[in-house]
Amino acid sequence: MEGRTVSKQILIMGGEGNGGVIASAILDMNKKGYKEYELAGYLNDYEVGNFINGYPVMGKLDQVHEFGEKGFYFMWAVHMIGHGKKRRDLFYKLKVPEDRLVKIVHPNAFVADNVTIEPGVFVMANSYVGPATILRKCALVMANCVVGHNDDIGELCHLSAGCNVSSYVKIGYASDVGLGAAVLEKVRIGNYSVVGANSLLTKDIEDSVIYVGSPAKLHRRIEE
Ligand SMILES: CC(=O)SCCNC(=O)CCNC(=O)[C@H](O)C(C)(C)COP(=O)(O)OP(=O)(O)OC[C@H]1O[C@@H](n2cnc3c(N)ncnc32)[C@H](O)[C@@H]1OP(=O)(O)O
Repeated sequence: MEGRTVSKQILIMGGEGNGGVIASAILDMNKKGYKEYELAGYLNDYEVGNFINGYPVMGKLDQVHEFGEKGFYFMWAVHMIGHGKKRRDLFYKLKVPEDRLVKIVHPNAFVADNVTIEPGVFVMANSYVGPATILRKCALVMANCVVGHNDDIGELCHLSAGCNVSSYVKIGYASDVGLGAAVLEKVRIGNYSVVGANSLLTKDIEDSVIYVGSPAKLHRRIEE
């Protein structure tokens, strides 16, 4: 075995949206010579036996332990915008084994040396993550995002493509920042909240709210 790299076999928990993006990053990394991970397929409650982008759906989400015992590793990709509470409740109900969650940072992303990256984090190509920032468990940073320095991005958060999060920002868990949105420095975002696409968030917002516009105003409260 000496000298031979054995890739970790990855099952993506989710579907073709965010799951497909994570899958595409793994495949691209393989092409670029990064062999640490290999895409094995998906776990998805609605597509068992089918294929997503050519990869098999090998089981349902609640089979995560069974597949963990078989040696698979996982990435979490269930991130429906505005359903943060459901997303987090499901994650904890399934008791996703944290020691089987991997971290995927595309090699074309810039992530400062002292960024804390927890298990399950995904950072897509062309994103920037500044010094001393924390990306908590299963946070997704999609393509072309800027995440400033000294930020605290909560577990299961989803930063959509092209958003800009300034510095000293704190985001609770399972919140979403929409496509191209911007968040000014030192702003705090609660849990399960959403900053709408292309919005400019200038002030703190509480839990379970959607803010849109520039400057962003309360659009509605989320009832889940
Ligand atoms: C590659 C990727 O990562 S893709 C995934 C990223 N996806 C996104 O970023 C999408 C984020 N989602 C949004 O911005 C949504 O519009 C939300 C969540 C803010 C609001 O959704 P809903 O509550 O369903 O709003 P709905 O679509 O019914 O619109 C209601 C009103 O708000 C307005 N509105 C909706 N979103 C926004 C927005 N981002 N900015 C300004 N106004 C908005 C609509 O134009 C509409 O106005 P009207 O009543 O005058 O016609």
